[in-house]
Amino acid sequence: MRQDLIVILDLGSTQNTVLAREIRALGVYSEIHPHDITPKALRDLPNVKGIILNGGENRVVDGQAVEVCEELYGMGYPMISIDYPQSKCATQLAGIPDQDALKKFLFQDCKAEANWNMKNFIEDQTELIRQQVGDKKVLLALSGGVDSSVVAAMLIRAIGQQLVCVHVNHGLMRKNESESVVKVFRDELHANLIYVDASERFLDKLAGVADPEQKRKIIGGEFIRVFEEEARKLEGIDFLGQGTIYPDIIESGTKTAKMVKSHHNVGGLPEDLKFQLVEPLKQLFKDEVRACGVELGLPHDMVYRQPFPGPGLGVRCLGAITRDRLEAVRESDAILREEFAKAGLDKKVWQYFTVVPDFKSVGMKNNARVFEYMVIIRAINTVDAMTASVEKADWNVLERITERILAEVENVNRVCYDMSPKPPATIEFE
Ligand SMILES: Nc1ncnc2c1ncn2[C@@H]1O[C@H](COP(=O)(O)OP(=O)(O)OP(=O)(O)O)[C@@H](O)[C@H]1O
Repeated sequence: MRQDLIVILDLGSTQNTVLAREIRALGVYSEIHPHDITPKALRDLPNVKGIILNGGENRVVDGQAVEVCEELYGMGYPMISIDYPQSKCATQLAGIPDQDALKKFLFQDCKAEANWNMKNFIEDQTELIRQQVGDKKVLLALSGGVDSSVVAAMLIRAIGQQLVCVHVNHGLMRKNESESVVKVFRDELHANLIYVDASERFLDKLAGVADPEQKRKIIGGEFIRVFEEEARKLEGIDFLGQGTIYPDIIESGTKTAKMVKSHHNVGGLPEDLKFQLVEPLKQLFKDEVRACGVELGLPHDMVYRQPFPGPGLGVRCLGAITRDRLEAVRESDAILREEFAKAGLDKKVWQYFTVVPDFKSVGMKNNARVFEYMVIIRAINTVDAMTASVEKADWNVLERITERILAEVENVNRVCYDMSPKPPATIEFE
């Protein structure tokens, strides 16, 4: 293993990730583990140089304060504690230490080396994946999104043809998205990729369904069914790769923090399909996942693409999905992205997309009355997606996009710009 490791034990701090990031910013790899880690599990972690017991306001769980196992103190690792008055550490701090104190702990007490970087991370993960998987096969659902793409690239590097990727085109992909998955992974990285065109099947199931929750359920449920069918056709698969990243774990709740939302990787597979999970990114933050993707040679567009909802364009084709409106969303979205990129806005604006509502308005084309759909453009900026402000987009750029949509997208006679911040509006419409 190339990287030294500082272990943060979560004893109810709300600052675990802040601390982990500060340690990584000093060049030392740091992982967060639950307070009840066993001495054996700790010993099994590679290159542990020191331990930080990180207490805080959530230390009392169900009326009882959580403690670390006593044995940990005798294992010989340099240890400090933060906001944990019951700790038996010689150094007990209140609040996260400043940079100088942190440096002293890392480099003098723990004698850690500043050897955390993506190259070393990838080398280490490659080794760990090979150890875990041996000569067995790993199945991975590859959406083309950042997380599953980076996992795929990592697994291809580590185990090559032992990885089987399944990409499901549910018909709700953006323009050329599935094609680019095939191009990058099958043609360039020579992955073992199964491409399933299930568009018709999804669109048939969705026909006439207007309720957003129902639409999401159908898309999610159908995805699991298609993936399961493919998994059953394959033989001798023991592992399932997942693009779990650190925020997914925090959002699903740790042993001390309450659950925010269930995390949404390929869950819901039937009980008899038993896989062990391979999750090489589960300790990374999103920006680190991107850096890892770049280091692995994935195209910039794939690694830096904007967030895209799991149910795809389905939730931007409002109400009951029809093929003509879906096409209008796809084409207008492609024009918007192209023009934003030309104007350099792709690097500035956090998220931008188009939606097509399920009603028509009157217009004139070629001297005749038409009754057609409208395209709504949404472009927002946000730091944490909890609140969002509207991009004050350049008028000329908006005019150009409008002209192109009206000229190039069928069944559309009107373009609107959504001026609503979040709250009260959400980022997506459904
Ligand atoms: N069309 C698809 N084909 C194959 N796998 C998919 C598809 N859509 C989703 N998945 C799988 O489900 C996981 C969760 O999908 P979701 O859309 O919620 O994205 P995510 O967590 O942002 O991850 P990603 O960045 O990989 O898309 C993906 O990581 C991928 O493994």
